[in-house]
Amino acid sequence: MARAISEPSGELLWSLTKVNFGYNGTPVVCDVSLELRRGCCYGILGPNGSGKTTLLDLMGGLLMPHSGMIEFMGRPLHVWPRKQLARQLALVPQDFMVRFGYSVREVVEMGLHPHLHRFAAPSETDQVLVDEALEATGIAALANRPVTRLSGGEKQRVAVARALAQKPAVLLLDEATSNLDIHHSLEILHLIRGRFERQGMQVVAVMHDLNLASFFCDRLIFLKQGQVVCQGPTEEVLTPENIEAVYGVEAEVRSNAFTNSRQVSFRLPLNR
Ligand SMILES: Nc1ncnc2c1ncn2[C@@H]1O[C@H](COP(=O)(O)OP(=O)(O)OP(=O)(O)O)[C@@H](O)[C@H]1O
Repeated sequence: MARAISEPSGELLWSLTKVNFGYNGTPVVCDVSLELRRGCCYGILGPNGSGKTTLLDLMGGLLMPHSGMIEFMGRPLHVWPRKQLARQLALVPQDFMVRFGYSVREVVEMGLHPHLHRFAAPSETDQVLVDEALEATGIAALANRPVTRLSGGEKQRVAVARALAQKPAVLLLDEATSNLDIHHSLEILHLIRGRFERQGMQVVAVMHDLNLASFFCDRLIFLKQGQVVCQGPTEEVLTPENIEAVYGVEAEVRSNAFTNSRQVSFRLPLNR
């Protein structure tokens, strides 16, 4: 996969300054300061419970920091009108839940809402966009099926299709391929990376799989216990030392024979 610029010099998308957040008095995101710029696919990685989803939800405006400041595209996030923000940002959540029996097509059409006037029906152009999103994510054949009766992996592709139909300037992915087999994972990541490279859609992805992250992301941000442990270009940050410090596993890093991206092997430390 082609690498974009590894040193970010593009326009500032997010600026986080000393951001703190917690649930019920327990700190979860601690003093996080970050800058994310246009021109790089970002990966947020770290152990379970390290605060990745919480950080992504803060960046998406779903949660408000208890202290600190988040600016998105030069404006404090909390002053963005919801609909305007939804025209810029789409989120593929970790748990995609639709309780009612909407069809797959209806759910993907929901991605159009931020762009439609109140009570307006989708235009023909909108319908083409929905068709394209269904096709691109490989779920066109499921279009009329109730979304409640899909497998976990199929639902995850519906969530990606809905986000793409939203035509976002920035896509936030929260473990968006966690239920997908390797073939579908690669297809979805190629699709999204293609939108990034060809259409300039910016991407921030929470990921668990270091090897997929290595192949997909230009820059990585490692979190541990709510704090940024290290961040930088993927090739520089994905080292055995950092992986051990973050996850407590022994790692060996080589080069992937096909993609030339970093390839990590792991084991539990022998002296446990
Ligand atoms: N709504 C909530 N109420 C209370 N605690 C929460 C809530 N959501 C998350 N937490 C706690 O906050 C911490 C961070 O959760 P978060 O989901 O951000 O972590 P994560 O890094 O995304 O984890 P994972 O890799 O397991 O998805 C965890 O200890 C979790 O139990």
